[in-house]
Amino acid sequence: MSPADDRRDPSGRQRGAARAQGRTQRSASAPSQRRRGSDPARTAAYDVLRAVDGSDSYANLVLPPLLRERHLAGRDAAFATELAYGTLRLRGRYDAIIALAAAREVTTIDAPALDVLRLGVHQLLGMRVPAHAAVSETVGLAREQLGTGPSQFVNAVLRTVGRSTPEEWEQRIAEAAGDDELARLSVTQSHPLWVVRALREALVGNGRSAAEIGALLAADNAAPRVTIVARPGLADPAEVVGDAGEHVGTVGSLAPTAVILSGGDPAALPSVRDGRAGVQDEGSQLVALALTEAPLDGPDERWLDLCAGPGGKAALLAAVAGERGARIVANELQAHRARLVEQALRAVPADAVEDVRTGDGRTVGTDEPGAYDRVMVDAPCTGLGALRRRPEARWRRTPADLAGLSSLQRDLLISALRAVRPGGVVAYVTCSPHLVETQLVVKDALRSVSRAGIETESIDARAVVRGIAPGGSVELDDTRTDVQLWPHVHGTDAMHLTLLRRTS
Ligand SMILES: C[S@@+](CC[C@H](N)C(=O)[O-])C[C@H]1O[C@@H](n2cnc3c(N)ncnc32)[C@H](O)[C@@H]1O
Repeated sequence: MSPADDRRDPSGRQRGAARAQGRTQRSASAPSQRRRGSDPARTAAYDVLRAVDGSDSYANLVLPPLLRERHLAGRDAAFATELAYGTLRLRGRYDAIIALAAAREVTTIDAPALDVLRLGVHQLLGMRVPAHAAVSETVGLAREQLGTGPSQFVNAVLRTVGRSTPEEWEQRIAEAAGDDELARLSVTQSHPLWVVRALREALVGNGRSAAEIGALLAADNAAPRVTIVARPGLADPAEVVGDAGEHVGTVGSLAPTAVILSGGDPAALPSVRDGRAGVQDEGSQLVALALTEAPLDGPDERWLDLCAGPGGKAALLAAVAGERGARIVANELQAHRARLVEQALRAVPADAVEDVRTGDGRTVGTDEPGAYDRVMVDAPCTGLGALRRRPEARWRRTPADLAGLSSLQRDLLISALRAVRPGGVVAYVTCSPHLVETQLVVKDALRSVSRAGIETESIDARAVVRGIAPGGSVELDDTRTDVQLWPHVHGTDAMHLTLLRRTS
């Protein structure tokens, strides 16, 4: 975002902030009393970082209500959002820079001061905020939040950081990381080393070149585009484009339901407000549509979304089901997320939704064997394919999460393969490309159900996906029948899709 706009001056400081907060009378005071408070957008970003670091909160849950509460909108909200999310994504890179500039380990710096420093470094190196403003505004924030001593430390470190360009810092932190290429990428591209290794393995395991790892990591560090789904039969992509106004909308190249906006608040669109459209990554739209288009044998009437919360895919599936005279059951483990599914389905015709249930998807296969024609398993996963969208996720996840998740994923897929009737289809989907959560889970589940007499055949998901994409051309691995999307190739989250047809 550019700070040089109508509400922010070239320093990235909010114009008229003092007036908006009733502080204009200070201009009549003596110069020493005229010191302004810190910029509300920067304070909001700081509060988000503290909530994420200090109370394990999720930035995308903390920030929106905080912006509303503090009446930050438009460019101010965009500035606070970019500052908070960009700082969280690039935390690893910035910590390496801070360690060199402060000549001490970041673990020896108090957490609140470290958060202020990270915000300052992002303004200096990651946003187009002029150096003098980035330093003085951030030092002001430090003084207000932490006191004079810490603000002097922040001042000294940020002045050192501001004396070199982003490229010079990148070179220095790369050199400090040693000779190993992945260790260097881990620091310069701000991903934990185990994530870098896993993503590199996933590229290779999906027929891509290991050399793409740098581009993939860089794509994870960019803010995702705002993408809308126009739910079939409820909204038309052309209507969403028309409503987008100054936030020019373009139709997606992968999913015919997708509209990509140049910015703005999607919640302001009439079709989003009334549930005929919604915010949804284009890759998520594509994999949901792929389940609806996968060829099956026999009737096509009863669909199941096994892990439906918060309901993005369920709403798209239900909209398509409504057009075809089919109906959907949406199942979700957590009651509060099942309520979000109901909310997401509010615009879908009632006869397309058989039920929204709270329950453990692992038991559906034994409770209702062979009861469904199409089943979606959008399994809980590490989210390593959606790091752009969840700025702090890469720092929260650990390799230890994989064991529990992959056994849950396998049990959910087994349940789905029992719940689908012979001739029906199952989509196994994750927003992670990790091989342990994708290819290995599918292999394990197929081996297990085969022992119980359930056989399947692979559906060529590439052909299904290409049949859906408006231009028909999607760059995909030619050696596999499953589909792996990538942020640096497709501009989507790294969604995995396996399509299976039950044969007995
Ligand atoms: C990746 S999310 C699904 C996203 C959803 N399909 C959408 O597009 O909005 C996975 C969901 O599975 C739910 N879940 C976790 N364990 C489950 C289980 N044993 N049975 C059913 N749902 C489960 C989680 O609560 C979470 O809502």
